[in-house]
Amino acid sequence: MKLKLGDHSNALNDHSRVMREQFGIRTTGEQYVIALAGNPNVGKSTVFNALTGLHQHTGNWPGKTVDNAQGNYSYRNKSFLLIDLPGTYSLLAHSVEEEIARNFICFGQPDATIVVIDATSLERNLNLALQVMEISSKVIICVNLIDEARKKKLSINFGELEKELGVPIVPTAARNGEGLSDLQKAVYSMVVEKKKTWPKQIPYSEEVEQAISALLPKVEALSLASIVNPKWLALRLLDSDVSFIETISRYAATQPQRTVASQRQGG
Ligand SMILES: Nc1nc2c(ncn2[C@@H]2O[C@H](COP(=O)(O)OP(=O)(O)OP(=O)(O)O)[C@@H](O)[C@H]2O)c(=O)[nH]1
Ligand SMILES: [Mg+2]
Repeated sequence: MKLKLGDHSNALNDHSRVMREQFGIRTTGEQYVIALAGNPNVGKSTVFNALTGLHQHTGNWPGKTVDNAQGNYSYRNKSFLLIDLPGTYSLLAHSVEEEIARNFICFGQPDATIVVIDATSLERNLNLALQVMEISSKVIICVNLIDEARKKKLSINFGELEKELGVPIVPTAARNGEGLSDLQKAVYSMVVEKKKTWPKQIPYSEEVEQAISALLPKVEALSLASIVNPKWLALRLLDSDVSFIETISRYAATQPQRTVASQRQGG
């Protein structure tokens, strides 16, 4: 069976707008919503401040950002609304801050998600990146702190990493502004020029894949499946993580009824 992976966010329908508004996101006209996700203390707010000119709290310890912050920037005459999220190690984690980040990534309908990762700790950081890539194909990986990696004499083959992961990789040293125009360019290519990605998907054991296939028809019938990848929803059901399933149900319940007009447009 062929799965649609996240290409739902292309056309912003009523469902998506309602979901966004739950997070206090109101965009006017053609404004693209870009989420900044990543492990704690990797430089998300530093990227956010550099691009928006705002002053989110930064510092060298984890857990500074505790709520979503929004700020604008323009690039090539297009307007982007950047959402700075609290740090999170996993989309399956449970602190309040992590839930804020997770809920926005999963249900906030960003046009793209930048996952900021620490160049000196790639393996640990890629865990979250791969989880986000399971939900959405609109992912850009910003490998930050490359100045620190250089100091530690770490060499990273960014081209190879990009090939392996199937999404754009942008090296940055956000504190010095290095690479940030490349990051803006990558966001523009993805959301304005609709450049395609092929995010690497982690295969599960045959047993789990079979269970997913059995659940998929039921999950695909849910209205939430039009904005969240059905395979990912099936996996969460298999996890039996009751509190997360309750969260999913809450978002599902706030989905507007499909109107005749949106059905006509295929929404
Ligand atoms: N050397 C170096 N330091 C950086 C870079 N980017 C950010 N920092 C520093 O890293 C620390 C963490 O940056 P933040 O922007 O607060 O990180 P964050 O990801 O928003 O952290 P949380 O909100 O706690 O999850 C700060 O001391 C920044 O000045 C960089 O590219 N190079
Ligand atoms: Mg922060």
